[in-house]
Amino acid sequence: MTLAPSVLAADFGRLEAHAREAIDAGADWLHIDVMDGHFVPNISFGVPVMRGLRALADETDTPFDVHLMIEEPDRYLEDFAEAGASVITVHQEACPHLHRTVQAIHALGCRAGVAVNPATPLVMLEDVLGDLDLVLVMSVNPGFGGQSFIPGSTDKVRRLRQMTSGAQTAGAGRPLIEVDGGVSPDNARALLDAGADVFVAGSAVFRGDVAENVAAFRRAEMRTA
Ligand SMILES: O=C(CO)[C@@H](O)[C@H](O)COP(=O)(O)O
Ligand SMILES: [Fe+2]
Repeated sequence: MTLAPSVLAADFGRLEAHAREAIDAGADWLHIDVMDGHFVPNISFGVPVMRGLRALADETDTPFDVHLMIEEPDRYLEDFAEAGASVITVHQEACPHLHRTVQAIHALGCRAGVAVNPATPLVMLEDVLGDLDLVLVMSVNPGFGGQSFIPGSTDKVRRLRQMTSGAQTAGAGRPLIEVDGGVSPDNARALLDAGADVFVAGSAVFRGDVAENVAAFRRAEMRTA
């Protein structure tokens, strides 16, 4: 299980220290939720905040996992790549020329991800799957942290895993499957069994004791099905 805490749920008044707690506790990636107030109803933050976390990411060798919930993401790909993104994920619903966008992400030297909203069927990704490094299954409607997990998402992950088992990507044998929204130690085991690889968690990591929260995910991982 790759655990990617979403810093959207961190205390912005002590963002670096709070993110460091998660990394020190064993988190693998830092998930960066960028919201523009158009594609989603909320505005979060952009490149400058990511730059503020760059020294921490470099020092701890922690990849930035950038989730762009913005319209016309192509306009900003270069900025996020320069700010240190390892993975850049765009939304299928925001990209009329998705294949071109994926190519642009790769040309910048980043891994390319595509996210699908809860109402978007997986078939929308069928023709680009072979070009993707990661598929993000949204398990809430994007725009806010702290929402409840939509139960059908586990089955969506399972169906995606079946779809991708034969797919090839440039580096690995298949794209990673990431799940995002309402993810917690309570649903992590079922998501693992369904085939998820990367677990984004905001509230479940940053609310309360961060080290204990990360440990709870690791315990869920160890549980047998
Ligand atoms: O992309 C999003 C929301 O749009 C997520 O990454 C949330 O930030 C996850 O927060 P929790 O649901 O885990 O609190
Ligand atoms: Fe996200």
